[in-house]
Formats: sequence, C-alpha cells, structure tokens
Amino acid sequence: MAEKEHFEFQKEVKRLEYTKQYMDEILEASQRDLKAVQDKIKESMANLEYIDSSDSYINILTNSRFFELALNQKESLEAVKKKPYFARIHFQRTGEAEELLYIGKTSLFHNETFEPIIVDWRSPVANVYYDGRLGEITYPVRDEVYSGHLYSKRQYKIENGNLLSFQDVDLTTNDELLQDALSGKADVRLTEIVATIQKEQNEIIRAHLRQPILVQGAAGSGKTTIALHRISYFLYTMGEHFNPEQLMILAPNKLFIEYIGDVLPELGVEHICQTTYEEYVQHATGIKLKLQNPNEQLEAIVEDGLDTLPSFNIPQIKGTLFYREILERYLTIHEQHLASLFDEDVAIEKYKIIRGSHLKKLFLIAFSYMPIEKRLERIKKIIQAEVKRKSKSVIDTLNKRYEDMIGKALSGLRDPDKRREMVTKFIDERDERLPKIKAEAKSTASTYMRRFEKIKIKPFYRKFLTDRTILSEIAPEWSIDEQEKFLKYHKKEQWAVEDLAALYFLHAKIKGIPDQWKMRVVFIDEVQDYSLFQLAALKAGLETDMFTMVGDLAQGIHSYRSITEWDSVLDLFPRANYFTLQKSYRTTIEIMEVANKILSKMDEDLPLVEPVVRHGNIPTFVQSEEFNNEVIQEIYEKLLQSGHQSIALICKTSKEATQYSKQLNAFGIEATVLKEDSVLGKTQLLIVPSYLAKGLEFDAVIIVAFETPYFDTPIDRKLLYVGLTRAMHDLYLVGPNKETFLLGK
Ligand SMILES: Nc1ncnc2c1ncn2[C@@H]1O[C@H](COP(=O)(O)OP(=O)(O)OP(=O)(O)O)[C@@H](O)[C@H]1O
Repeated sequence: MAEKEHFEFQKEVKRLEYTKQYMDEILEASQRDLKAVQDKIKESMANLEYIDSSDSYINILTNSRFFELALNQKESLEAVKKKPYFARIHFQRTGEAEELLYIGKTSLFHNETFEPIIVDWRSPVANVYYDGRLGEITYPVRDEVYSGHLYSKRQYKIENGNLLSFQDVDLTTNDELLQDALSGKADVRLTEIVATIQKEQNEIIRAHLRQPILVQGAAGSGKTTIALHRISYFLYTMGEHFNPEQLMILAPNKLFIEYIGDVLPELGVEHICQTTYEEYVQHATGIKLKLQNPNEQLEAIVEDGLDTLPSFNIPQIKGTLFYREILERYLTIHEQHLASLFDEDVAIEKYKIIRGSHLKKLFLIAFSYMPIEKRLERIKKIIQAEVKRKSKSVIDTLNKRYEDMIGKALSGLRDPDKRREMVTKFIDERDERLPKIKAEAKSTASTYMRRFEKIKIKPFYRKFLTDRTILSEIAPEWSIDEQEKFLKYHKKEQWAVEDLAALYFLHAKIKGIPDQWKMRVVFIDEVQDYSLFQLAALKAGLETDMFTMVGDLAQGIHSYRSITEWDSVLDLFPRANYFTLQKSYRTTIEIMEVANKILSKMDEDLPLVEPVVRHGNIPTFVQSEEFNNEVIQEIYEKLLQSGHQSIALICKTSKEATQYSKQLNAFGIEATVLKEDSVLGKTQLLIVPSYLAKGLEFDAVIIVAFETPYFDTPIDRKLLYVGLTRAMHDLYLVGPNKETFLLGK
C-alpha cells in the first residue's frame, strides 16, 4: 500500500480533512436546526439532474442518508466520521465530465454545490467499483444501462479518521484490503464487508431485486454476509416505498440471530423482522406449540452413527410436496362439506333473497383464490347487502299489498262492523309482520352463516394425523401398513419442526395470514435445512416468491428431513436466478485442504472449495485415547499465545459438550457450553456441539472425538465438515486416531 511518501499522499490527507470538516459542519447544523437544512436541500434539489439518473431527485433523497443520520443517530454519524470512505473511483460517465467519487457506507452531498462528497456503496454508480474491470464499463440504473470509462480504483486504509495508506488496484494487484480483512482476528459476531465485496458476491447482492434468488455457496464463501448486504441494498434501492417491517430474515436459531445482530445496524438496516421459522409460524398462526428440539432428533440419529432411517421416514415425508398434496385433499373434503351447507337458499319468510347454489358457486369458484374463512366472510357481506336491498322491496311490496287490502275492505264492505273488523285485522297484521321482517332481515346473514362453524387449526390437523378413515381416503398411495405406522406415530400428541409447514399451510388456506405477518420479502439463511414443503407453505401463505435463499448442501446436517438437491427448489421458484459461490474467504488453504477431503467423500458431488490465497498453519492431529485435560490445556494455551481470541472446542453431541466442560472447569480451564440462547462472549473456551456450530466462525477450532467418532455416513460427514470449516486460522484434531475424523492413516 502507498504510504506517506506517495506523491498524492498529502492530497489524500487534505481530502479526508475536508470531508471530516464538512461532516462537522453538518453535525453542528444538526445541533441547531437540521430539519430546516434538510428541507432546503430537498427543495433545491427538486429540479436537479444528477449523476445516476434523471430520477435524480429520488436518488439524492435516498442518497442523502447522511442528513437523516445526523438528524436521528449521532452515534452512527460519529462512526462514519472515523472512516468516511474506503475507496475512490476515477470515473467518467459517457458524455459527462471526469469525476473522482469517494465511496463510503453512507452518502454525503454538499448542500450548496451539490458536489457528492461521499457516494453510498449501494448507489448504482458504486457498482463500478465492485465490478472489477478498468476501462469501458456499463452499469445498470433502474431499468436503464449506463456506460462510462473507469480510469482507476483506489482503496484506503483509514482508522480513527486518519489516513494510514492507500493503494491503486486493478485485476492484477493483490487485493491487500481483502487480505488484511481476512487475516484479522474473528470478531465474536459477523461484520460488514462493504470495502472488500468481491465481484461474484456483488453480483448476488445486486441481483434483480424483484426476482427470487437461490445461492449454493461453499462454507465460508460469504453467504450470510452477502444476504445481509443484499438486505441493505434492497432497502436502500426501494427507498421510502418499502416498509422494512415487511422484510423478514429467517435464521436457523436464536444464537444465529445474535451472531448477525451487529451487522444490520452497521449497514443501516433497522426494523426488519429477524426470527426463526418456528417462531414465525407460531406468531403468524397464533398457534402455540411445545416443539421437540430438532437437534435432539438429530442427536438421536447420529449418536449410534448408523444413520438408521426407516424406509417410511415420517419427518422426511412431512417435508415433501406429496404431503402438501395429501393436505390439499384433506382441505378439499372440508371445503366440499362447507359447500354442501349452501344447499339451502337465503330467505326472509318465504321470500327468497339469494339462491344457495349461487353462493356455493361464489364459494367454490369465484372466491377460490381466498382462504376459506375469508370467502365465508365475504359471502356474509354479500348476503347482508342483498338482504338490505331486497328486504326493503319485500317490505314495500307487502306495505302496498296491505294498503290495497285495507282499501278494498274500506270500499267493498258495507257492514261497518265487519269493515272495521277487517281493516283493524289488516292493520294489526301489517304492524306485527313488517317490523318482524325488518328485525329478521337484520340477522338473516348471521343466522344463515351460523352453520359454518369456525375451526381451530391444531385440532383440525391433529384429526388428520389420527383418523383412520380420513387417512385411508386421502392417502391411498400409502399401504395399509404405512397408514398404520403413521397413525401409531401420532398416537401421543407431540409436535416437531416438520409439522410447522403443515400447520402454517392449513392456517393460510383456511384463515389466511394476518397482514402484520404477511411479509413481502423473505431472506433465508441455511436454506438447505428446510424442507421443500416448508418453503412451499411459506410461499403460499405470503403469496409471494420474493425469496433470497442461501445455503450449502454440504452442510445439510438435517438432510434426513430436508432438501438434498436444488432442482426441486428451482421448480418451486421458477423465476429464481441461481448462483454458486466456490471461494471460501474464511479458512486458510491448509484448513480447506482437510475440509475438502471430507467434502469429496460426500454423495452430493459438489465441487471442491477454493480458498482465497491465504496460508496458515497446517492442521495438527493430536493422538489421545481419551479426553485429556492436559492435552486440551496445552493446545488452548498455544492458541492463546498466538493471539487468538475466539476459540471453540467442537464435539459431536451436546452430552459430550456438557461432560467436557465439567471436566475442564474442574481442572481450572474456564469453559462454557454454547447453547441456543447463549450470548456470544469473547474470553472463555467455548464448547460447541457440532450441529450448533453451523454458520459461526472462530479464530481457532479444536475438534475432539472419542466416545462418538465420526462415521463414514452422510450425516456424520456433514457434521465433521461443518466443524472443520468453522476455523479461520488454526485447527486441531484430537482423538485416538485419524480415522476418527475420516482422514485415513
Ligand atoms: N468479500 C469479503 N471480504 C472480507 N471478508 C469476507 C468477504 N466475504 C466473506 N468474508 C468473510 O468470510 C467469513 C465467512 O462469511 P460467511 O459467514 O458469510 O460465510 P457463509 O458462506 O455464510 O459460511 P458458512 O456456510 O460456513 O456458514 C466471514 O468472516 C466474512 O466476514
């Protein structure tokens, strides 16, 4: 990197000073009356043609986030001041003057000259920086394509508001900023990477925002990070038209939400919904469930290492689209039953108001796109309106008829007593009958609709799980033996993750998802752990396919009940763009070599992972017949001495994790078992059961395997692979022999 002696160094220092000074002015103004300044800017920019598009007004408004920051969050502003930008492009848009654009995490425009002091990394023109090439380039702005010439790209190292160095980069230069970022110590949480986003990652972040995307990415290729940056890019680009509360990110567990918790505010993202599938379904349906812990299910399978899954594997079946089909048949039975209740016409007295057959058609055909109970609500409204309209004409007709009869009595009957008697009779009858009709009309719709009882989803689904007659009718594809197995499996009421899709689906089809939970855009991390039906149910309930899904089949440790290939996901999302990421940014070449050995044993036939060029220590195998405190202590101390801060000891099961942490603590090593609700802290040694390690990363990892070695089975290979790929810099394997880690002699 260019240090102080570079001929432009002073120029760059001055530029940084100028930027900071202007920021100070803004900050001061914000103390006074920033709102007024902001309004003025909006006003004066209203007619301005600017860099990115003729839509410049909107663009600048969204670009002027700095002002909003100043207004709302002094703290973030101070943070931006410490590092206002990280790169500069020397760029000329076709037909315009050359410009030096400084790229940072937020934008800043001079409020009098409108000069862009900092350009937001998410703005269209910043794409030029990430795209890689120098020379003639094009970049998309909304639906148009702009062209221009990129003369140079410069990266800056700025710390605490001071310029340390800079470097001009092109394709042939070694990306020092990236190297620097990767060799740094692991934060206990994920961090933003705006300065070093790579070309293939940038393509995913900026991939068409109105289309779904699916990413198969190697361990450590940046999937989680990219998904979070795409959220930031999405909200920035959509601007004020999109309410962030309608964007949901689904993470595998609460620990993971905590792990990513710091990145989003750093990227300017707030108020989005971050949750797990389990929590979301329970909120959206209002159904409370005590769920079996999926990790316990997994442990039960891996403990004996045999992968003994029954051929009629119910958790797996519940994730298939065939299961959805069975439930659809069940819904059809329910729907037909309700439709049959429309056989009676709606009437007041003997006057027909609406024909039942007409309502039935509305229910089964015209409104079939709506959830069942919503259709009934709509039909009730139609009945109400019709009754209101027609009851009036019934009353008018009757009124007229009584008047005629009274008139006839008055003129036709000569006997005054008889006449009085008849007239009084008609009047009495009218006065009694008409108010009754009026009253009846008020409740006709409710009375008619009373036959449609509202159902509760949980017992409705439970009936399907346990009713022999229903099952044989809707699942004839299953043999009698399989049907019996299914019924027996559900004899005792207990709920598991794989039932969530069914409950959500039924709720969506019968009651509909309430607006508050009807997310418009969904981001799913670790999507390989979902079943096809889980995704299909979500898509049906939300009535959108706007999903960004990232995952890695090689880490599909729940594959006994989840996705094992992407084709069926792509069939479910036919508009989706599919991407792959092959490079790992997390792990050193040496660690990846070991992990690749395990990857190559897998059935998925995934290409080997390419580590970015970063060397480290060769992973060390330490022979030990049993778990030995001294051995662990020695490794642990060595790792601490090399300056590592986050160190994890990964074992296969949670039982072992508890046992080892007790042993280590008694021995004097502070060790904590990582749990789903843990708060990630730095200092102590973390003992991590393998399935919980997914998604996380550590400076150094010690994998131990004694009582429960890793067997050469699909799930074990994946668990081991997950463990190996958590290490950024150093890896130790401790066990009786290398075969315990499937690594041969
Ligand atoms: N372009 C980049 N610049 C700097 N660091 C990067 C870049 N891309 C990824 N990283 C770093 O690589 C590590 C792995 O990223 P991340 O956890 O997002 O990967 P992942 O694909 O989700 O991994 P896994 O599937 O193993 O959970 C993180 O420390 C991240 O900061």
